[in-house]
Amino acid sequence: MNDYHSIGNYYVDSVLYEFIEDEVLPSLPLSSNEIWKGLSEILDHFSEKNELLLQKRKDIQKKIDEYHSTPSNQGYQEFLASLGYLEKQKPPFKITTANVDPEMKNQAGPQLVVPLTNRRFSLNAANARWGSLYDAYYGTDLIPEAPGIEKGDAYNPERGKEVIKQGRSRLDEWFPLTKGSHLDSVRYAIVNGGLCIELKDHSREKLKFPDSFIGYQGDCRKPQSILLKHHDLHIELQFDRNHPIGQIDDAGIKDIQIESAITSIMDCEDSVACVDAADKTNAYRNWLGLLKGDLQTTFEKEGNVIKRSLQADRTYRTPEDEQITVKGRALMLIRNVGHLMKNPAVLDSNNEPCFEGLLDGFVSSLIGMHDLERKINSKEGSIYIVKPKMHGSEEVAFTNELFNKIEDVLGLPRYTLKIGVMDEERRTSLNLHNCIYEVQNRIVFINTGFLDRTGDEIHTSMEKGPVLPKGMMKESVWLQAYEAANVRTGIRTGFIKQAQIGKGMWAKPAKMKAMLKEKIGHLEAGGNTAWVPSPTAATIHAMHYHEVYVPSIQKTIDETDPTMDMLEIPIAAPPESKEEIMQEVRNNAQGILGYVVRWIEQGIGCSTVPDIHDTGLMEDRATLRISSQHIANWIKHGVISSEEVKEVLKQMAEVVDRQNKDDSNYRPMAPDFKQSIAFQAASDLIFLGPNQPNGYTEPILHERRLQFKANQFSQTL
Ligand SMILES: CC(=O)SCCNC(=O)CCNC(=O)[C@H](O)C(C)(C)COP(=O)(O)OP(=O)(O)OC[C@H]1O[C@@H](n2cnc3c(N)ncnc32)[C@H](O)[C@@H]1OP(=O)(O)O
Ligand SMILES: O=CC(=O)O
Ligand SMILES: [Mg+2]
Repeated sequence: MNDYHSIGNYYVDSVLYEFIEDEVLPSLPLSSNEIWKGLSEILDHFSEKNELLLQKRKDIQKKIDEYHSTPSNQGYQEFLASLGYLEKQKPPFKITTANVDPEMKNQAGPQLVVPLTNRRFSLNAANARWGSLYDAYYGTDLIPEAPGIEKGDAYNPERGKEVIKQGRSRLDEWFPLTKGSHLDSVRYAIVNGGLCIELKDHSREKLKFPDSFIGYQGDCRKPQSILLKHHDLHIELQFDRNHPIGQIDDAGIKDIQIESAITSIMDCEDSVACVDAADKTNAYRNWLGLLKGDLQTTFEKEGNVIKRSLQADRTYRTPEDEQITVKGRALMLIRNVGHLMKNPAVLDSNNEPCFEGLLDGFVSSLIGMHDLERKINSKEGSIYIVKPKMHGSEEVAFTNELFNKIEDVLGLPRYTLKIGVMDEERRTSLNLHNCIYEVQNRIVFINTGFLDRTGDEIHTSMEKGPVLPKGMMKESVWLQAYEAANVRTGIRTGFIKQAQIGKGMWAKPAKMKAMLKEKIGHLEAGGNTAWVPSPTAATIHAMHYHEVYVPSIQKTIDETDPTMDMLEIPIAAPPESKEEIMQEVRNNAQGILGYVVRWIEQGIGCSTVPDIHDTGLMEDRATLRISSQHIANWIKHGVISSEEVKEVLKQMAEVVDRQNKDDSNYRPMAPDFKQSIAFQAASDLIFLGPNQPNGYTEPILHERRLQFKANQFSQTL
């Protein structure tokens, strides 16, 4: 049994309590008494309303289930309006959020997401503001591994030449010369305050757009680096003729670094497994270290010991001989959990876990105060919180009230806390205008979390009929309408150059060539940011923002409102071939098991799991929601029987066991499936799927992970 500290009507686990007392509070202008009283007041004030909002979700779902399963004369739209599911639209308005950093307003660019519990990755994500274009080309499938240009075990100079060619070609696109090409450059120097590029034929050229050159480091005749700017994003040419790459480059360029992850979301939600105070404290401690700037970690990689800490800002001399500083780290946001979750890190007077979203809001902000004085993360003095999984404007208004109260308790000026609203539940998408209205003074982004949104689409209309195979969802009418409506609502409410209109995650972390080809579509559709799963993906996605200038695109977006097209429910007759059905179910089952086993038994909240075509897919709780709801839906409508699914689960568990055979921490699920808590969790997610609140996976995952941890603990006694 954990130790708890009593605060008002609540009990805070001592692990969390001591962390806040010993690590967070010193150096803040708040007393212990003030903050615990404040937390207690927040829980008193908001818990009951939180419960009521969840009850409303249930009531609505029940009525929707009844509507679909019993004949009704009422039109669907009219029915949804009568439920309050479709809200009456508020009058036109524009957002007025103040003190927003340029990364959120002006710089269109990639947004990296990272599980905050993973210190090594989180540091990497903060540092991913700058990425090596050369590494991105060298280390991924952007350049095919044709004979002679394989990656190999050691640096392959032939592949290196290909990388240099690609890098210099990008320079030609973004920074054309008055004459000739960067492909032929042999020297870069600063002459009379301008950039001079000497070519192989000894001619000396300038940039066609000289203002793109904004700074340099070192000697102007032989600079160490040159800073350029295009489409509001920086690029740094780094020179070193003694470096293995600089040696094979005619101009001595050792790397081209480009601004990559402009913003990073430190995730406490779907990519983590935080079921108790120890887990929550781990995440919060990393958030503290990131904002104080002293987070570090040491790890071993390929036989080397690596120490990782946060990158410093970069300073240059301008052509006018002044000094400029460019940020070395991504602007960091923190994603809290939604309104559903509870966590035993804090208990109420009945020993019941408290609402985790309330705790997250409070602790994220308390820790966020460490940046307000120093202004390292946010120069504008804002704390950025991403709020997921809200259903409709009443829930957004609830978050706004919560943020008001947190600001009051912590003595922060009104609207210090900024909100990023995940548009990822159907009731929010349909009423996005009203949702934004409720937070018009603090909103900094809307983002189409299409993964959760797809899960909600399936669950909401569970009773209606069998849904499309997963792979066909992308083309379905509702999804296209959802993406288009999100952008249009953002533009209509004044987001251009004021806030982010974000697009969703690229979920195939190794398929960078495909990403380079496809993800530009997010910009063409009007998004000024989009999610990437890794720093390398951020660097590659950043290239899109040089190709397309998003603010110009946004101005050309038409004013149609496709919102009502979202009501087209994605059901269809199931595939005729039994084999196609089995393939779909096997694929989903493999993803579920491969993800869940690591979640339950190792506490890993985000994994790459191969699909049945052996493509590694990023799996998190949102993709799990889709896969589990999908199979549940097909069972419900007789596309496949429960018995068949049970068999598939057993077969796929053996496949997943084989895939993990080299992991020394792995415990096989087969052949004794009953002993595997992970296997039981995966089964529950499917067979109890129709009754899970809005199809969420968290309740089952949390219960089973706590069970697994308790078993581990009792075995150590
Ligand atoms: C629906 C939604 O909510 S989407 C949002 C939630 N999803 C996410 O947050 C995705 C985050 N991404 C990840 O967790 C990982 O990239 C995974 C699980 C997809 C792949 O992880 P791995 O298989 O370990 O990646 P891989 O071996 O290719 O690369 C590891 C390296 O990349 C880095 N890396 C990978 N992902 C990230 C990331 N998101 N942020 C920072 N660094 C990262 C690691 O630090 C590591 O580098 P290092 O050895 O120098 O430390
Ligand atoms: O949070 C993102 C999503 O797609 O869901
Ligand atoms: Mg989501």
